[in-house]
Amino acid sequence: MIAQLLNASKVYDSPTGKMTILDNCTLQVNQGELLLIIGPSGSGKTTLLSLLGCLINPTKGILEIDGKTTNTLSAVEMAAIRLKTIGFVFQQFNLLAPLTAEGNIAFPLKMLGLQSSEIKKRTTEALSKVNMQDHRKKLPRQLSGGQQQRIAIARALVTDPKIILCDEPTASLDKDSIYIVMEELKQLAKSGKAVAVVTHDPRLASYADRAIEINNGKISVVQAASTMGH
Ligand SMILES: Nc1ncnc2c1ncn2[C@@H]1O[C@H](COP(=O)(O)OP(=O)(O)OP(=O)(O)O)[C@@H](O)[C@H]1O
Repeated sequence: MIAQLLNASKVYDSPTGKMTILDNCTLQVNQGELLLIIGPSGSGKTTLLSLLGCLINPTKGILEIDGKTTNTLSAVEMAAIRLKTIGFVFQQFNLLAPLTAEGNIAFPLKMLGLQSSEIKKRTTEALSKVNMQDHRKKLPRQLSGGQQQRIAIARALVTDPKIILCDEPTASLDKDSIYIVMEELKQLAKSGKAVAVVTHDPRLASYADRAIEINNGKISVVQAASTMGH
């Protein structure tokens, strides 16, 4: 287990009073597993991902990432955990427009202050993991949506994070690209990463090891590991 919520709640203030988005939830996230998170719009999927991504803390209960309880950490300490332990993939890819594909992948390594020879080596490895070596010199606008998402996945994995969190990673993609991107995420899980994917798309269940649903603040297991397709 690499991350867990223990009896955790998330409450937001709204103009109409307090809104409990997650209500006393317990969840374990495991390495080597692709976890699908589904639920209706506004149910709290992104909130759950933000907790697992160490972007926010629970209002009540415990969040543990890589053996550390995050509740009392400072913003700087939270940021350090994110940089070291977590990779993020978003619906809109969020690539930096002026940078080439390889420049985007190298970016987090530069933030970590690695030497340029190490950056080059890791960037090349990440490009080949997502089969995008031939496109490394292109700018994001010269790539298709599926190709941009593969670069975003390479950027997420280049720091060798233990957890990869994906918020609707296939929502902007066509059918063929959905297949390629999900196969890549599945391979990452097989290689030992914990991969969590938030989605509206029930077809993605076939790629998952486990699926949970958020509804009315509660997490329920929709399909357990043993009953799902691999
Ligand atoms: N920082 C915040 N402050 C106040 N309310 C928030 C905040 N973040 C999210 N919410 C509210 O919490 C609820 C859950 O939002 P969240 O984005 O987690 O849901 P979601 O399941 O990801 O939705 P969608 O599928 O539409 O993206 C929504 O009603 C949202 O308006």
